[in-house]
Amino acid sequence: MKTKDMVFVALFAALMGVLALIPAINLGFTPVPIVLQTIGIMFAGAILGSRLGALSQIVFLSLVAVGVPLLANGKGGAAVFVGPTGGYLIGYIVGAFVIGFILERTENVTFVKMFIANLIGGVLILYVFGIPVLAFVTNISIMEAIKVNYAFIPGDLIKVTIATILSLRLRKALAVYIKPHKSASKVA
Ligand SMILES: O=C(O)CCCC[C@@H]1SC[C@@H]2NC(=O)N[C@@H]21
Repeated sequence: MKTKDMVFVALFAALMGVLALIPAINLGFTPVPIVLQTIGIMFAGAILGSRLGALSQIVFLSLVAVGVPLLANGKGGAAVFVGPTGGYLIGYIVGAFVIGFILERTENVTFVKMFIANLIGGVLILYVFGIPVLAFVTNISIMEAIKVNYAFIPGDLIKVTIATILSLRLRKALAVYIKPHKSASKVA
């Protein structure tokens, strides 16, 4: 791997830690908080692409696993991966990968295309991984866990919108340094 790629992977892993500084919103009726960090997954996938985007999340979660308190509310340690939010955390890796994967195969990345990629990787994938684990760990049904997730939808849609606007701009600004996409030079 090129040094430049390693620097970007480290930067986006660090960005996740910075986003953790913004306090999570605890909802009371579920142990899963509203966090800003999922926006970092979208940036990673949209800007670094599938491989490096996923790698940035692996680096970030490895630090969490060894105990660095890089999750929102200062959480860290291997136990978080077998807790109620463990599925979402694994989803961070897959989500970043999927966003990059979609965009690498997308010509002329417009707002709508980027929004859809972020929605799939930065929201749907997280729910797909998060809901079953939440249901299992907290001993509720899948239907109940799905209902819990309704609470995240408004915030997640706002995050997708912000990530989409900023990612389109950042892809243009960083195109000189990092070109993970065939279409990077044709960003709308
Ligand atoms: O910090 C953690 O332990 C992980 C939190 C996972 C929160 C999930 S991600 C999808 C959904 N959107 C949110 O804002 N919160 C949940």
